[in-house]
Amino acid sequence: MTEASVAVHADADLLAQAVAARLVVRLLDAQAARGEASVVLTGGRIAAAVHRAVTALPAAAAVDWSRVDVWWGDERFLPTGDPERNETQARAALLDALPLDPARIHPMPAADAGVEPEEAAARYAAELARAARSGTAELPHFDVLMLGVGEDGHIASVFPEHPVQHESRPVSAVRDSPKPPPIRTTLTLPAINTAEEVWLVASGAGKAEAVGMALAGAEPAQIPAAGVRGTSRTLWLLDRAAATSIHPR
Ligand SMILES: O=C(O)[C@H](O)[C@@H](O)[C@H](O)[C@H](O)COP(=O)(O)O
Repeated sequence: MTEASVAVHADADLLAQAVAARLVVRLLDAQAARGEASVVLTGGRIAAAVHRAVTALPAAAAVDWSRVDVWWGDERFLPTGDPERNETQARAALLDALPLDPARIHPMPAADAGVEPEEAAARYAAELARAARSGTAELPHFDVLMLGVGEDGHIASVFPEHPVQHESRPVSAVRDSPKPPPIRTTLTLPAINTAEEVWLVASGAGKAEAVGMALAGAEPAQIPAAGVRGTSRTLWLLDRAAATSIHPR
């Protein structure tokens, strides 16, 4: 397992700017190495701030956006276009402003697709498998996967003490989510942990305890954020308020 590293920024705005700059560089590096890049987005307030910050960066124009695959780590199971969907937020704040290839934007199915969330999860797993390079792999390569962190330590829609924690398939439906809306779909921990780099982004004093516990090695069943690792890098990106409960081990 890779050791996690931590970067702390003065406030939420600087955090979002710094994550946006890192993201642009990460995508440029991936494209330099393999001609294309992939990113896994998340939902929530800090993600929205990062999305807005990317579009304001002049260096974002250096990315060949037509060769970037966009995936989601989780989705709120709501109809297409619902303002609470992570997809809707990401499109409005980021994707609509970039010259992306629509075929490389991979939203999780919406609630108006006419299927139950379990089938929606299976469909997303099939889409991921189709994008995988090798015929046997379940998942494509993820250059960077970003996660927000809940006050209870959840990441994506993997919640503490929830059955989704034990799911070994790459994508799962989630019912009874403690954070609204109650029905969601999510990448599971084993799928998240295939990403080359995993970035956990957290802002505000409300996150401090969960961040501190995760970095102190809490049980993932209790603090799911403690159970995520990138294959080459795990990076915690925090503002000062979210970093106040980190104690040296
Ligand atoms: O769909 C969602 O709600 C998320 O993907 C969720 O995991 C989110 O990232 C965290 O709850 C942090 O959200 P905030 O940044 O708004 O606190």
